[in-house]
Amino acid sequence: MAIHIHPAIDAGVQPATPGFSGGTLTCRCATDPVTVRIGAQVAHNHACGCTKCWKPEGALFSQVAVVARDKVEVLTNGQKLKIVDPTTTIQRYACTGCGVHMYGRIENDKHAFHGLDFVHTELSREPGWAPPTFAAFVSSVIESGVDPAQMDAIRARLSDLGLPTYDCLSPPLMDALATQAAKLAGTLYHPA
Ligand SMILES: N[C@@H](CCC(=O)N[C@@H](CSCO)C(=O)NCC(=O)O)C(=O)O
Ligand SMILES: [Zn+2]
Ligand SMILES: [Zn+2]
Repeated sequence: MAIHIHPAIDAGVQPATPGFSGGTLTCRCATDPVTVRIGAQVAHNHACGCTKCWKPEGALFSQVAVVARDKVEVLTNGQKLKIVDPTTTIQRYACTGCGVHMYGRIENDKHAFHGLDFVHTELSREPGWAPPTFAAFVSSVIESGVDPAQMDAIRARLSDLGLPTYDCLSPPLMDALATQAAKLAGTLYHPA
């Protein structure tokens, strides 16, 4: 059985273009599309298997990256955007016409990733975006109905594509979350 990770990943990923400084995301509406300008290169691009991130039709994974929120600007038809679930940490702004998520934002200023928005670079026609470098929340695809017996094959395919697999986020992102948790708890290491 063919494993469709994501249309922008299945054929292998391209390296980022040095000096690339952003592009415009466009939703899938045939008329009056929502467009969002991203004014910088993204970071921590990854394949995400969680149930919350937007995935194109037939894809097992989302492709999602972060960029500073002050580099994200809705250009057109912002009135079509609605937060999918206001109770989640990442508030995902989806187009009510086509369902595509245009950006996800964290409003909790105590969160380690506050100030970063989550975006799907495949919604842009510009080449040069930083490619995904890992796969996150891999086991979570089971929550979307994937047969648990397929997990070895899915992890093997991700490894073939050069994406290390994690059932949470990558080590640097998990370290950032833990560092913030330690700061808030007053337990952050500092040398005597
Ligand atoms: N098993 C759950 C996991 C959902 C989850 O925690 N997703 C992560 C990664 S999203 C981008 O990498 C997360 O940080 N979510 C916060 C949020 O969604 O607000 C599931 O699959 O639903
Ligand atoms: Zn749309
Ligand atoms: Zn996700």
